[in-house]
Amino acid sequence: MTLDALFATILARKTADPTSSWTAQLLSKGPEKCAEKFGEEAIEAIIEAVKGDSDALTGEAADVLYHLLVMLAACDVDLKDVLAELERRQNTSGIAEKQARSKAP
Ligand SMILES: N=c1c2ncn([C@@H]3O[C@H](COP(=O)(O)OP(=O)(O)OP(=O)(O)O)[C@@H](O)[C@H]3O)c2ncn1[C@@H]1O[C@H](COP(=O)(O)O)[C@@H](O)[C@H]1O
Repeated sequence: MTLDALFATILARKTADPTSSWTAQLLSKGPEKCAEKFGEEAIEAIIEAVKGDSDALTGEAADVLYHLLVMLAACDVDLKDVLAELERRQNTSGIAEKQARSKAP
């Protein structure tokens, strides 16, 4: 499944019955709850990364991506805009970008 397809499913859940869908249930609790869940999943992924458990990290990383998309949907941020921002950054090295920022007035 691509991120685009998963995001489309999540957007469709904004108007779905919360009793039939975990995503609809989470979205119905508002952006703050969605952000909290994203934070919890990120911490679970950090723990597996530090432990060096690749299989567990793979599962947690999937949870992080799913909950990131739910948080974006809850905040009315389009995945397309996030991907466009990544594309804009594609030819700029992180080091060069950081140096340019530290020189800015
Ligand atoms: N990718 C996911 C996905 N990843 C995780 N989850 C759910 O997220 C929930 C996380 O809740 P919890 O924090 O309680 O789970 P946990 O972290 O294991 O809990 P603890 O044991 O740590 O307390 C679980 O119910 C998972 O099933 C997901 N739910 C849905 N999707 C996708 O979203 C689609 C739509 O799902 P529904 O909206 O439920 O139809 C699905 O077809 C999937 O493609």
